[in-house]
Amino acid sequence: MLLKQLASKLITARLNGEPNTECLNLQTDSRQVQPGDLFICLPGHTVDGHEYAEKAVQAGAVALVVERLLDLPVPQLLVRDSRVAMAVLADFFFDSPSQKMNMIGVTGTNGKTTTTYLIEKIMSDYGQNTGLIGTIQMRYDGRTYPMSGTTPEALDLQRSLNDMVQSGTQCCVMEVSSHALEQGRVKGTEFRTAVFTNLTQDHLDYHHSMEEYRAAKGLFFARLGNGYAEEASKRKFAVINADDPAAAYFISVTAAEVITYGMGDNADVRASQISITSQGTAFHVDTFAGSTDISLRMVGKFNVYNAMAAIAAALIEGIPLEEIKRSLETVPGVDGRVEAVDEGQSFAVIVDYAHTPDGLENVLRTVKEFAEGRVICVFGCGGDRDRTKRPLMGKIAAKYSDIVFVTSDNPRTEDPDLILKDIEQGLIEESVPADRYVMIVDRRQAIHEAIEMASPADVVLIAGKGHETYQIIGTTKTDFDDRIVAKEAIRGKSN
Ligand SMILES: CC(=O)N[C@H]1[C@@H](OP(=O)(O)OP(=O)(O)OC[C@H]2O[C@@H](n3ccc(=O)[nH]c3=O)[C@H](O)[C@@H]2O)O[C@H](CO)[C@@H](O)[C@@H]1O[C@H](C)C(=O)N[C@@H](C)C(=O)N[C@H](CCC(=O)O)C(=O)O
Ligand SMILES: Nc1ncnc2c1ncn2[C@@H]1O[C@H](COP(=O)(O)OP(=O)(O)OP(=O)(O)O)[C@@H](O)[C@H]1O
Ligand SMILES: N[C@H](CCC[C@H](N)C(=O)O)C(=O)O
Ligand SMILES: [Mg+2]
Repeated sequence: MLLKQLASKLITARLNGEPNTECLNLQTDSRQVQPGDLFICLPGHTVDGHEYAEKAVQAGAVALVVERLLDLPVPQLLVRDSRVAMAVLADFFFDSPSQKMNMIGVTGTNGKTTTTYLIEKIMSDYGQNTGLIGTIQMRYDGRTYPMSGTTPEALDLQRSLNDMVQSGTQCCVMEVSSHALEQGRVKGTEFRTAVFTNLTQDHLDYHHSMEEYRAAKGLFFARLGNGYAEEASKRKFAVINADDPAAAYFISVTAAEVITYGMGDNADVRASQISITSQGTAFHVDTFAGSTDISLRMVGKFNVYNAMAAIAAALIEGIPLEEIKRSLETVPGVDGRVEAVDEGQSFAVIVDYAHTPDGLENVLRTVKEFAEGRVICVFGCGGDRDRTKRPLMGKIAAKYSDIVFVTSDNPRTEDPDLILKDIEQGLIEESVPADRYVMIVDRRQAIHEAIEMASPADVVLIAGKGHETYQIIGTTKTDFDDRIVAKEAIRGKSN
């Protein structure tokens, strides 16, 4: 594609240099540049991409997108905001792939991965070639790709969406994180449906306050578009959890048609008669398209919310409620979400991805509901992330568990001992006696000791890492899987 064609997408951009420069591809990382690439200089959080432009040119970049002109011998497209430019140019370069698929996005503090899995299952059972993008993986057309985060950068996203289109994908369901919204990673992506799960504390290191965090999520609904467009395929839908205090805000900022779900009488999709066992969760659901009873193989009241969100998104697609029910009832669960580790032992071991105060409270409440013995909780908090959630999670663990093992969960570049101490603050505030909690920096040792002390009918909950297969200490990532370590510990248990 010619540089002038790309430039034409940005009315205020100034093109310095040869307009007919042929750009073979777009790139934001100098280390990945191939001859013929257009290199986009992003001012990052740690380094400034403009500093790497020279390296990019040496590697064969034929033109640059910049926020300030550089003294380099290649054409440059001067823009106000290169992140925004990247999103716009990537959408254009890859021929607006999101407009060729039915895009369903899910945002919220907790439940995004779970909800996207449920929607993917319903859509594909109904015969739609469906792609999925989120925390655990990206998958479509029978292929899976690992993910380094939840929502890809705009350039990677548009490239992947284009590949989905090329391989015949009709529907794409993806997680949209608040970081992604704040950084414009989904700018240029046209969604048909935006789903909101819930808003509780997380990421205050990045968003500073709950208001800012809510505003970041609000961008998704504000940018969604017209819910009442003449052409049916252009109509936009906002699926909102009516039981969440932030619901009114999201409803107020969107021009899309709103469909609510919740336990209250006024929700468009309403669940009632909920019964939870250690094997699953049953509920009755009333919707604008009929009523039915559903038995999930997934445990926890919060999964009723995730299921309702998926039901609403699927009803928008015109999928009959009975088909939705059939799909939901066959979902075995999501990798690392309330996942039982079963080596035939006399006590339960559950691995879960709860890494926020609300997530931990939800999963502990659920566990407590069916635990016949004690609840033993092993958890930690990520380093270089929201510090203020640590004592809150300590309090919650103390409140709902009989024994707490405080340990490491990706300490990253922070001192692991200090992270544990931040968590301990919450246990101290909750006046937990010293014999009811143990602080062990080494996660493997913590899991081994928790399982060693388990008696028949106890439940050991190992929270925070779920599907993760690594532990990040400093900047080194080493193999670590809670499920494998738990199995090891069960097999080696002395009693
Ligand atoms: C805070 C944040 O979101 N940071 C993201 C951001 O990094 P950054 O701004 O620090 O980038 P940088 O390292 O300063 O680099 C700036 C530019 O210089 C370029 N560069 C850099 C070095 C070099 O040699 N050559 C070069 O060209 C880089 O390619 C980049 O274009 O851009 C990077 C490249 O796309 C991302 O990998 C990185 O995510 C980091 C790793 C991250 O941890 N992000 C988390 C917080 C995140 O986004 N999480 C959410 C999930 C949250 C949830 O689940 O709720 C997510 O959606 O993943
Ligand atoms: N609807 C919900 N409400 C509250 N907690 C939930 C909900 N769904 C799941 N959880 C809890 O949160 C954890 C994470 O769930 P899930 O991975 O689906 O969320 P996510 O929003 O994708 O998280 P992330 O932001 O890390 O990608 C689960 O392991 C469970 O403990
Ligand atoms: N998406 C979340 C994942 C947290 C998982 C936990 N294991 C950690 O590393 O803190 C985040 O980036 O905050
Ligand atoms: Mg997720």
